[in-house]
Amino acid sequence: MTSLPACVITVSDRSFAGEREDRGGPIAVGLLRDAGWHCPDAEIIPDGVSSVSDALRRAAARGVRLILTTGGTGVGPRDQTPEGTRPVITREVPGIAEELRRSGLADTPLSVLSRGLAGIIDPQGALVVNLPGSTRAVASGVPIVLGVAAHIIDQVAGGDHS
Ligand SMILES: Nc1ncnc2c1ncn2[C@@H]1O[C@H](COP(=O)(O)OP(=O)(O)OP(=O)(O)O)[C@@H](O)[C@H]1O
Ligand SMILES: Nc1nc2c(c(=O)[nH]1)N[C@H]1C(S)=C(S)[C@@H](COP(=O)(O)O)O[C@H]1N2
Repeated sequence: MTSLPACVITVSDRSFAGEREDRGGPIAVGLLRDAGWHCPDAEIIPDGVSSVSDALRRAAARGVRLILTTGGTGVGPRDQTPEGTRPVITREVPGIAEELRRSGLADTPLSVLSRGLAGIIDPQGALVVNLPGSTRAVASGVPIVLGVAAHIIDQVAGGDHS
């Protein structure tokens, strides 16, 4: 069990506009809390490079050590979550994203369409993982992240390790 701060950022034009209930974000928040992480309700932001970059930078600046995004990883023109994540992470951890795509094949062959990234934001030592937007992807992806997150965060510099 950990008691570190985490957060969930739902990236969705439609949920941001109030046109579709965000169902993926609350699932991720619930799984994080069940595992002992301190996690506020999901923040909903619109798709877009600066929208995502700004939200990630804000979270890292306030000391969040595990940042999960959900949505905007596909190949649609508004799916820019990876482009917003790449300039913020200082070291990629590609194996996490690879495992999310591999394990997602049990849900759908479209799992390979997700371009999600995972990586570390230095010097704060925050781990960022992009999850797809679907509720199934969130429900199956968060446990995979939780299997490695505390270990990674313990290894990297930054934050308070108590
Ligand atoms: N926040 C969410 N809550 C519930 N389901 C979601 C969410 N985001 C995406 N999905 C589901 O995942 C599928 C694929 O998502 P897609 O990339 O098409 O996002 P989207 O529907 O274009 O979202 P938006 O237009 O708001 O960015 C959607 O058809 C929807 O069923
Ligand atoms: N585990 C899992 N991964 C998944 C899916 C899923 O249902 N389960 N959906 C896929 C689909 S349909 C798309 S389009 C991509 C990108 O989704 P996003 O744009 O909502 O991030 O994630 C894929 N990854």
